[in-house]
Amino acid sequence: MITTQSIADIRAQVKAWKQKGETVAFVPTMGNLHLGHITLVKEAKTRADHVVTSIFVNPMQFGQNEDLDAYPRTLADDQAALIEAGAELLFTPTPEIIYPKGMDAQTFVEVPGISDVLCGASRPGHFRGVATIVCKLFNIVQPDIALFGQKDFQQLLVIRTMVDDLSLPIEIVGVETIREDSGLAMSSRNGYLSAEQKAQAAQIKRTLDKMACSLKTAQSIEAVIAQGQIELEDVGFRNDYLDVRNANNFAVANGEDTELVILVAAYMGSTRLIDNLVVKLA
Ligand SMILES: Nc1ncnc2c1ncn2[C@@H]1O[C@H](COP(=O)(O)OP(=O)(O)OP(=O)(O)O)[C@@H](O)[C@H]1O
Ligand SMILES: CC(C)(CO)[C@@H](O)C(=O)[O-]
Ligand code: BAL
Repeated sequence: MITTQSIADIRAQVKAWKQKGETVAFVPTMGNLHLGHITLVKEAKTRADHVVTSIFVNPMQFGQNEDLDAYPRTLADDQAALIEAGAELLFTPTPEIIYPKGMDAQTFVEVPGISDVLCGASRPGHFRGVATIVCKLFNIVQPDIALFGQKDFQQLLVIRTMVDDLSLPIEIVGVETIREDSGLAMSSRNGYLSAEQKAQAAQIKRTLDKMACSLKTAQSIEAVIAQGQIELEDVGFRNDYLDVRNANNFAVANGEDTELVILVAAYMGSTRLIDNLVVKLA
């Protein structure tokens, strides 16, 4: 696997593949790779001739009081895992390479509406940062397809909307959430948790499953959310949001919807975790 910080290197390699009529899949990440990321890479390999990945802890998507500096950086381990998974090209730019004029002077991409609710409301500017870096990475790599985890459900929707709105010729593939045996969604931020906190955090999936059952037995959405909040608080979570939305258009769910998604963000200590579960009624 070639690791490079150079935009020109990435373009030259991808161009060479495309000239031979070969296809390229792209998996962007922030590194500190776990089985969730590796599953994306392996899925990418089944869908294209070559897999390109990136590791970039994108400062534009972090708020001022968030964990940009503390975010785990484990390049050597990540490279070994990517080689094992079959990636051929890894892009590891610096912020200076991506934002040479500085972030304030940088053109940005903003997806209106869905960028402002839930994670977007709690993390102002977050989805502008995500859409901008993903758009830039798409223009650098020029993949045929790109894969993202459904764990970041709202992010996936923001990216699908951006690709649609800007007519980008890239197929977006969502990959199911990979979980620990306990049900806890794998996340780089789980590394901030103590063993005890990790055990408590497994409550998220139990609560999502229970809420899904309650929604299927036609209990009111408000009552189901209120009960879920209590369960999470009981194990020590401070809730950021717990909401039920239409899984397709992200509108606040109503009694008519048949495809719902339960979305949660909650703090265990100072660590903010997110998760979600799609629920099909009828
Ligand atoms: N458990 C998982 N299952 C499937 N995909 C995942 C999982 N965790 C992350 N991904 C996906 O991997 C890609 C890169 O995500 P990222 O590097 O932010 O990892 P992360 O573990 O979600 O980190 P964080 O702790 O910052 O949320 C995204 O498309 C994300 O949705
Ligand atoms: C898509 C992404 C790599 C953009 O920085 C990031 O938000 C992530 O890792 O989910
Ligand atoms: N996986 C989401 C990236 C972030 O939290 O910034």
